[in-house]
Amino acid sequence: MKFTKTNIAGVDLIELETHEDNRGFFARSFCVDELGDNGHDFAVHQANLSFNHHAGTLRGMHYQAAPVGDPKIVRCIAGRIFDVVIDLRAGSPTYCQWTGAELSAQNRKSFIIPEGCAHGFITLDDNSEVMYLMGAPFEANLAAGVRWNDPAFAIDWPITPSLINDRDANYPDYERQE
Ligand SMILES: Cc1cn([C@H]2C[C@H](O)[C@@H](COP(=O)(O)OP(=O)(O)O[C@H]3O[C@@H](C)C(=O)[C@@H](O)[C@H]3O)O2)c(=O)[nH]c1=O
Repeated sequence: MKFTKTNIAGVDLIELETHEDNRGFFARSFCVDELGDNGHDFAVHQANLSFNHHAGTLRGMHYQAAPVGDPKIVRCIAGRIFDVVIDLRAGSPTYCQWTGAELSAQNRKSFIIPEGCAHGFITLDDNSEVMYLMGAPFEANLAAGVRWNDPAFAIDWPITPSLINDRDANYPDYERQE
């Protein structure tokens, strides 16, 4: 696994290191030891699948509030998504900054996202499917979010969403905590 740091501390883009032969390839997609060597203490608690019928579907920007943050590792296993992370850790040098990357079944990249960050994506192809590993249990009463187009973050989405649910479309403007 190849780890590339992003502008946000603790958010890395992970690429496969493939062992290829005439059958195809083999690659690790998750390894506690390699994650640890790259500064990520991650234990899988849950694995989620998110299927989306149409390109232009936006889910996010979600986080789970303290005391049970929701670290995750996100991979697109069918189609393509533009995946986005916002740093919501007050006091972080990159507080309120975002990073994004195209994750696809073809490029097999994934993001590792620490607790305290909001996460979301927009699908770029029909029938895009996302698999993500969660490092903590889901706590419905701690689920929270910020709006995809909040000027506080100014995310540069590659396309305009055509499908978003009411909850995600109506998060109020974010109030900075400093
Ligand atoms: C996240 C989650 C949801 N659910 C339920 C709650 C609800 O009835 C149904 C659908 O949930 P949502 O509408 O919140 O699903 P969705 O909008 O896809 O939420 C996800 O968005 C992406 C961007 C993330 O980063 C994830 O962590 C998660 O927040 O599934 C669980 O049972 N377990 C879970 O872990």
